[in-house]
Amino acid sequence: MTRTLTLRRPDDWHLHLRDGAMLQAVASYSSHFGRAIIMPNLVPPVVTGAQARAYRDRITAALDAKVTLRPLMTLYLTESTDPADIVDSHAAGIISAVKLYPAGATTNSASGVRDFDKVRPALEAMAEAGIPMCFHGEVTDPAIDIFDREAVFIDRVLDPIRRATPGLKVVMEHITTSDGADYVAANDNIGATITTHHLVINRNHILAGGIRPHYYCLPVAKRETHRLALRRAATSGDPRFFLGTDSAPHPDRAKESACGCAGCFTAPNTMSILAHVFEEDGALDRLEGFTSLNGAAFYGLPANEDRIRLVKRDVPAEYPTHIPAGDETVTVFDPGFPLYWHVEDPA
Ligand SMILES: NC(=O)N[C@@H](CC(=O)O)C(=O)O
Ligand SMILES: [Zn+2]
Ligand SMILES: [Zn+2]
Repeated sequence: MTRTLTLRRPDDWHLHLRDGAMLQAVASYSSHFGRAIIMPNLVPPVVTGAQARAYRDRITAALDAKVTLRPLMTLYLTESTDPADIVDSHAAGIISAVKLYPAGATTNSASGVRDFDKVRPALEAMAEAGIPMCFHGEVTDPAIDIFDREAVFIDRVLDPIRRATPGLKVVMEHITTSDGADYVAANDNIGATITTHHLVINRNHILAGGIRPHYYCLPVAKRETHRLALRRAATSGDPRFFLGTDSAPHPDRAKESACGCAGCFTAPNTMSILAHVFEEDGALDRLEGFTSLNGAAFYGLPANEDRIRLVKRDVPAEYPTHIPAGDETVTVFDPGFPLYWHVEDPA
């Protein structure tokens, strides 16, 4: 039996498009999305408004003329970021948000923040101007177990910052724990992105029966109770939770390594996976809120006017297992189940 679901065109509120050959290779895989918040963790990072504008132009040039994806740019916050550049770039429409990486927390985060007091003026300027602050929410203290780093970040960093800067509009990126979901649900002026892969995998997928580098990302997937809490949050209808795929392509060579890097490439099959997940939880009627309404409302933007259609067929949708990127290949996230929901775009 075919089933059809028509949705406002979704947006991706957390996306890594990279640069150069990788950008060329991956950009069009996000073509179902109307807008995407583009992460600034290039090497070197996107730290100034001028760099964000130049990066936006490279993205636009990499997209096929038929693709309507609008890149919404971010700045990578450093301890020497000029608050005036943030405010001016936002006022000029160049950036939509700022990203805070604790130094060393994740891929390409070496220029991130070590001393949070040093970025207080930037946070205050952002609160004043209503510019969202997106957090990679993990502490980097080597004494803290990697599975606890998100929960400890909330207590040690995020909550103190929010108390000290009450007007600051905060996005907790890629939450992976019930602690994250509970914190967001209990507060105002805060939202959270949830990735596709964290709704599907728990830490066993990475570690049981052999180490699977393509399921390794940061924050690392946690135990099953946390995955279920994320499923509840995503399907709850609470407008504070919205899709940020965190689709993060890396060359297979860099992932299948003695020291493999973090990131799952979910752009190609995200919508098919999400339809499966929401259907499994009896929440297909809430999929549109999660993918197409809640994030836009949080960012103060209208929902996309046009629509895509999801059609459930008897035969699975086919996605590549790998895509070429320059001289490299990139592995597409394997959810571990067949994807009967096909994306029809335009609707
Ligand atoms: N999520 C990841 O595991 N990796 C991201 C960085 C990030 O979002 O933390 C990347 O840039 O590869
Ligand atoms: Zn991150
Ligand atoms: Zn990311």
